[in-house]
Amino acid sequence: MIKRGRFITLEGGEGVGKSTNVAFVASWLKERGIEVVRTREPGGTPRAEAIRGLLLDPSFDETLHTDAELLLMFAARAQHLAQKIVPALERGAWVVCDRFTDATFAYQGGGRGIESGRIAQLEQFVQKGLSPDLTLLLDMSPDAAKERLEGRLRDQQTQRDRFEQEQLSFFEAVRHAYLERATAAPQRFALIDAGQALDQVQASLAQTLEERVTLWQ
Ligand SMILES: Nc1ncnc2c1ncn2[C@@H]1O[C@H](COP(=O)(O)OP(=O)(O)OP(=O)(O)O)[C@@H](O)[C@H]1O
Ligand SMILES: Cc1cn([C@H]2C[C@H](O)[C@@H](COP(=O)(O)O)O2)c(=O)[nH]c1=O
Repeated sequence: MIKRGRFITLEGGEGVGKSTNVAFVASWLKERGIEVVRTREPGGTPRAEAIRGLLLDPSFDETLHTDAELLLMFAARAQHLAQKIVPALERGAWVVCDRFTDATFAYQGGGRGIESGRIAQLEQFVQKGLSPDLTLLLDMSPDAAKERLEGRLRDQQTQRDRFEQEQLSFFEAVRHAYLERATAAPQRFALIDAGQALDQVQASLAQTLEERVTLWQ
């Protein structure tokens, strides 16, 4: 693959503001004349969205095995990469993605306890060396984020999905795994305090983008 565009991901636990700020990052880039493809994981293409449906649906009475969950995440990712992310990067568009493989290390690794070496093997098999250029990690306490999430569920009158039904200890483990990954790769990650008011979060995002995008141009 000849990668001409840049690949930016937003990561973090439930309700920290990823969807809100994916929109902000995409507009910030578009205002600077950059072609942007905005997407999300699991999902982003019709088949990958169908896999998302299986992963998030809380109504099956059979437990989803953790290995099946892991493989479905990567199945959706393989489809998403082939159909959407790689073609966009090859033509020079920038991809802004709500979650990517750091979420697998955090949720399936930190949350479910799958050994990170096994996740890394799938990462290599599916991504063939492709990884984000910049990962914006929106970090805040899961307890505080829960209130935001509950507000959104109330406003949109939607039910909790299969992950949102997990206990606080699961989300503490997810947060810990994200922070470990950010510490291990400081050149790729930017840590954003997502507990701030939205205008402050977006000022931090804009400052990070200003610094990184200038370096790339
Ligand atoms: N900095 C902020 N301060 C207060 N409320 C916020 C802030 N950022 C986002 N919100 C609100 O919190 C709720 C959750 O935000 P959002 O849906 O963007 O989070 P998310 O990380 O994408 O959630 P999920 O992981 O469930 O997809 C929304 O109602 C949003 O308007
Ligand atoms: C990519 C990815 C996602 N997940 C989990 C994390 C969330 O609970 C859901 C996606 O829903 P959201 O609207 O983005 O919050 O999927 C995961 O467990 N592993 C992954 O690799």
